[in-house]
Amino acid sequence: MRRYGAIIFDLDGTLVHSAPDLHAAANVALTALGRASLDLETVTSFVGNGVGKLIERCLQATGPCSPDIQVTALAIFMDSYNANITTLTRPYPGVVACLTRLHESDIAMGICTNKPSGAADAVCDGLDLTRYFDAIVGAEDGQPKKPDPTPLMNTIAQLEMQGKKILYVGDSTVDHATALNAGVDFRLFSGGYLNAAVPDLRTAQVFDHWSEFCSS
Ligand SMILES: O=C(O)COP(=O)(O)O
Ligand SMILES: [Mg+2]
Repeated sequence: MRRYGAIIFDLDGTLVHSAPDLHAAANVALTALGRASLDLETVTSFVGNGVGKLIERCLQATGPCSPDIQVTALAIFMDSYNANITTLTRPYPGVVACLTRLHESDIAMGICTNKPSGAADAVCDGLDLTRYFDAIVGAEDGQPKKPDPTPLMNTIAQLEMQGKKILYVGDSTVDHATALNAGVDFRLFSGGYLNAAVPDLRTAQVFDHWSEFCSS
């Protein structure tokens, strides 16, 4: 890890298992609209492109989907999710030990997620993870979402690491494409929410447990 100026992490499905809280809030919105609930596996497969896409996919899976219904569903979802942001969400095993070790080695660390910024900050605060990071960049109005490289480039800029060697660590094809688009190295956590094969990934880039990542 010492060869990197900074390590930047995705959040949902990478550092934290947040799908149970996302699932619960999605079902609150679906129930309020008279829709059927979805199971955890289905909602988990919808995570990774931001909450707007998550709700759109939930609506498409349960009936008609119009821009008006999406706005209503997203508002109900966000109210419920913000009230339960770390009710079930926990860091993956080994994450805290790994972040502690990297922090002690003085490497710059950031988070780049498609989760709304406020929610990303609240998850990190609620799980006592904020202290490890010099930058937490989430989805913002006017900022394109991953796989556009903009949020990752913004994270690198906030870390003042432009021109340095950067590693991005994520759990999805979106994260892999983001790293490619930004021209940075990539590693995949296989225990997250990957729902499609990642093209051109070497075995050495994939890890199954955070203790493995930390000792590499
Ligand atoms: O899709 C989301 O809302 C967040 O997903 P990410 O943290 O994996 O980018
Ligand atoms: Mg993710």
